[in-house]
Amino acid sequence: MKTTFDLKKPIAIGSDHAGFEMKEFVISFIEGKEIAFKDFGPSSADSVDYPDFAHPVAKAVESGEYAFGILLCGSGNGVAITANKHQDIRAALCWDDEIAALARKHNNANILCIPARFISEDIAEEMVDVFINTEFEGGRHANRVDKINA
Ligand SMILES: O=C(CO)[C@H](O)[C@H](O)[C@H](O)COP(=O)(O)O
Repeated sequence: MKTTFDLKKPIAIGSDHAGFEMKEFVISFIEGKEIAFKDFGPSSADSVDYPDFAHPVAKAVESGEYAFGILLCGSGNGVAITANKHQDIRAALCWDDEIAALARKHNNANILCIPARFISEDIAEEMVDVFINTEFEGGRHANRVDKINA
């Protein structure tokens, strides 16, 4: 099992309308770090259905062509529930940097789900940074992660 993200691959990012503005903010943060990404949409804040964006991001991450994923909706739950339907996806709903770090250290999460209507841009930026830079600890946590798909 990989313990770090391969940032030679792009990040897959998507949202619904409720997450659109924060998606644009997160993209500008990622661009500033010169990390490659693909925006799976939407391209405006018009009302959409989050599964139409969460499934493509989850499939992209599952394919191995992307380093990891970031999904945003109002509460973060819609995109997390959708992404976790995919076999090799561990999508973690996070609301602060400590939860984001634990999602990596203990759960080897490969999609960060952001509740755009409930957190500030500063927290979103911090969580993305922590998610990128925190390694999976393996050990006892690897046994548990292995059992998720058993
Ligand atoms: O799926 C969600 C709730 O679990 C997301 O937060 C959506 O963004 C939210 O439901 C969208 O709500 P809206 O009233 O259609 O803007």
